[in-house]
Amino acid sequence: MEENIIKFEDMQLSKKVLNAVKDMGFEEPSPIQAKTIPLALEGHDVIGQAQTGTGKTAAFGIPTIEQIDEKNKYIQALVLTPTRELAIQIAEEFNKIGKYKKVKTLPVYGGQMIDRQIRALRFGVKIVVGTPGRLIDHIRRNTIKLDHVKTLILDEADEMLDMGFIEDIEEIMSNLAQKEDRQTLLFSATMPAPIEKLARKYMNDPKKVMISREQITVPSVDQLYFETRDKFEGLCRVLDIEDSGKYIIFCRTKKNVDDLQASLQVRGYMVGSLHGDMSQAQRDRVMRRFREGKLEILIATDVAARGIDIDDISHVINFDIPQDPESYVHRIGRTGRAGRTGIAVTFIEPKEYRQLKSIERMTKSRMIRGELPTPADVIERQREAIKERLLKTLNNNTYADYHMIISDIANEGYDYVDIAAAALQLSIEGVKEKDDKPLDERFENTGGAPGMVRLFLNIGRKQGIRPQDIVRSFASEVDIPGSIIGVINIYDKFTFVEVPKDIAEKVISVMHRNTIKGYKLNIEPAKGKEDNKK
Ligand SMILES: Nc1ncnc2c1ncn2[C@@H]1O[C@H](COP(=O)(O)OP(=O)(O)OP(=O)(O)O)[C@@H](O)[C@H]1O
Ligand SMILES: [Mg+2]
Repeated sequence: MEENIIKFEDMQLSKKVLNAVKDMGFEEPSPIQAKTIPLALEGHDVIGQAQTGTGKTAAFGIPTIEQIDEKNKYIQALVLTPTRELAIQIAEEFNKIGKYKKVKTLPVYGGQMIDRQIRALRFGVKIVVGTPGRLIDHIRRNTIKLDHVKTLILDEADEMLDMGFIEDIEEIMSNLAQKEDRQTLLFSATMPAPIEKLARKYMNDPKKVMISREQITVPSVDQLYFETRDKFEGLCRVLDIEDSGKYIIFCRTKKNVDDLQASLQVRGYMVGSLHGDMSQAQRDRVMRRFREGKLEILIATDVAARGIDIDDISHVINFDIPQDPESYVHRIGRTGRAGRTGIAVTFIEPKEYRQLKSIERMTKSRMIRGELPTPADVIERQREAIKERLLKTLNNNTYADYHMIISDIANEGYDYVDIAAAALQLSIEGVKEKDDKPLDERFENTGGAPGMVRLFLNIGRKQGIRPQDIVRSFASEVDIPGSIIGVINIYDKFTFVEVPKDIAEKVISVMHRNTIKGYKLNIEPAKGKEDNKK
C-alpha cells in the first residue's frame, strides 16, 4: 500500500466515530479511505475505485455515519448491494463504526420475514442496507420511507448499474431526493467505462478517485492456472497437496455447484455451498460455518464473488472459468485482503485457453501456468504431513502414559517398528479388520434382491452427507445409470445400497480408492440379516 500522509485524526471526524474506528483496529486509513473520506465529508459525490479488500466499506461508511443527524428520527442514508450476504456484512461494519454515535443500521433483504424487518424498522433505524428487490417491496408497502435520505450509496456500483439491476435502481432513486439534493457515492474494484458514463447521469458532478490504475487485481495474490481435461481430478489433487487452508471454489451455475458439492463429499471433503436457490436460513448457516472455520471449503456461484470479507481465505479456485474479467477480479479478491497474501487457481479445459488470455489482458494481470501435482506428489505430501504431526507429538513429549502398553507388547516379541506403524495406522484409519475371504464369497447372503448385492455404507455422521448424493456420484464414476443403484435403508448413519452383482466389485473399489484426507467412506458387503437389523 502506498504511504498516506493523512491520518484519521486529521479528517474532521467526531470523537465518537474516531474512537469506534480505532476500536476496529484501523490505525491508519487505507489509500481509498484517505482520498475519499475528506471529499465525502465536504459533500461531494464520489466515484471510488480501488482493489478488492482495501477498505472501501469504511471509505463510504465513515463519512456517511459522521454526517448522520442523531436527532432526526428518519432513515437518512441508503446503501444498495447486489447480494444479501453483502448487505448483512456491510450493516455489521456500519454498526461498528456507529456504535458510540448510536447510529443504527439495518440490513433489509429478501428471504427474511418481512414482518420482522418492519418491526425492526420502527426502532430508530438511521441507515438501511438492502438488496433492490426487497427494498422496492418495502417502498411499495410504505414500510420504508426514503424522503429524508440524503446519502445514497451503491456498493459494487458497476454490478448494480448493470442490466439486471438498473430498472430496480431507477425505481428506488425515484423515491429519493433529486441528485442535486442528495449525495451519491459509488464504489467498486471495477468500473467499465460505459457503466461509469451511465453512473454519472445519476450523480452531481462526481469526483473520481482511482487507486492503482496499473493493476486491478491485488499484487499479493499469486495467480495460477491449470489446463486439464479432468478438472475434478485436478481439483482433488490441488486440495490434497495442501495440509490446511480455507478455500472458496467458484462454479458457473447452481447445478455445477450442487454437482461439485456431491462429488467432493463422496471423496470425504468437508464442503458447503452457496447459491441463489437455497433458502436464506441455509445460506446464513453455511456462511456462519465457513466464517467460523467449521467448513474448510465453500463452493459458490458468483453470488459470493463480490464484497464478501472473510479474512483467512487462503485459496480462491475458479473451477469454472469466470464469464468476464470483472468476475475474475472480484472472485480472486476474496483472498489476499487487507495486505494479506493469497493464492488464486483457475482451471481451464484446453478450449478455454483464449478466454483465459483475454481475462489476463483485460485485467492486466498474469497467471502462471501450473503443473498439477501427481498422485505420487500427493501421497508424498500426505506422508510428510503425517511425519510432521508425529514429530510434533514426539517433541511435545506428552505420551508417557502409553509407554507401558508399548513395552508390554514388545515383551511379547513384537518389533518396535511394527508397533509404531500399527499405532500410526490405528490413529489414522482406526482398527482395520483383515478379511481373508474372497470378495465373491462375501457377496453371498448380503440380503439383497435376487441378482443384487447389498452393500453397507458407513458415511460417518459429522460430514452430513446425503446418501442419495453419494449414490448419484459414484454411479457416474462407475459409468452406470444411478437408477440401477438403490438406496435401501438409512438408520441414522447406516446406509445400505443395492447394486447388481456384476458391478459390485467395481463399486467397492471405486469407493475405496476415493477414501481421502483421513475421512473414511467405508463400503463393504452387508453381513446379511445381522447388519440389516442395526
Ligand atoms: N484502515 C484500515 N486498517 C486496517 N484494516 C482495514 C482498514 N480499512 C478496512 N480494513 C479491513 O480490510 C478488510 C477489507 O475491507 P473491505 O471489505 O471494506 O474491502 P473492499 O475494498 O470493500 O473489498 P471488495 O472490493 O472485495 O468489496 C476488512 O476486513 C476491513 O475490516
Ligand atoms: Mg466491498
